[in-house]
Amino acid sequence: MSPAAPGLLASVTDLHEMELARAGGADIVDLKQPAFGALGAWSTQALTAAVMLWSAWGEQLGAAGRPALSATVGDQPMVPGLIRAAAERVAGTGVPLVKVGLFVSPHANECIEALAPLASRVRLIGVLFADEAPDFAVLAALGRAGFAGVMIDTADKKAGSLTAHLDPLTLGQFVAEARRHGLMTGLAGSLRLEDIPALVGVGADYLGFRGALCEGGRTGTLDPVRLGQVHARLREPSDH
Ligand SMILES: O=C[C@H](O)COP(=O)(O)O
Repeated sequence: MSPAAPGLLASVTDLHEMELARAGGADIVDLKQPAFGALGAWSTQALTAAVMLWSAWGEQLGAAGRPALSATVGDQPMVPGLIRAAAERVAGTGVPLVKVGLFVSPHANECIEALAPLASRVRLIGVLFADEAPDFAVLAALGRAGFAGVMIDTADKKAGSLTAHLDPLTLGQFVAEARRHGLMTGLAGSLRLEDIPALVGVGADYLGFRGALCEGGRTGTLDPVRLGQVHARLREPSDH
């Protein structure tokens, strides 16, 4: 893989898909229930079981040989107490990377501040939504609050892929600005195989997928063949 190639984040709905994602070379296995929304969450019990499986991978493969593990907290309203409680629930299961949706709202900064105390216990990833015309000024607030990273995804999965909302130049500005604030970066949002070459050149750390990996769309089942195609396309040499 060229040093510039982004890692692969694969969203999964159960322990079986977790195993498929690991076997298929995902760099981040992302626990998400797409049927419950853009950032639909797993139950506490299922998250606990996933953390046990991830720990077992660590024993078999060593910490460096297993993928990272993230989980989403659900599509929460931008209310500081609610968003904090949702993130606490997921962090309490031992998932090391917690993805929190930051919908466009006058209360976004208060929500980010409410999450700051968790940043010493868990690696927080803020998720912005391309189809809501996000303000990248929020990146400075994420950096100040100790977030580990930021992703751009799409909220409305029927409204086209990420590239229908933001062009590669704008995404490049997002990546550069996020890095300036010490944030790891990811891009997602109904990405298809054909979106990959242009996005590889943007320079994000990860590209995230669900729908493109599945038989029957994002609420269907993870298909190892589709996963293999995405994995291979990410690693194709790029002329960027
Ligand atoms: O975090 C990545 C997402 O799960 C992407 O899902 P999607 O490809 O169905 O938009």
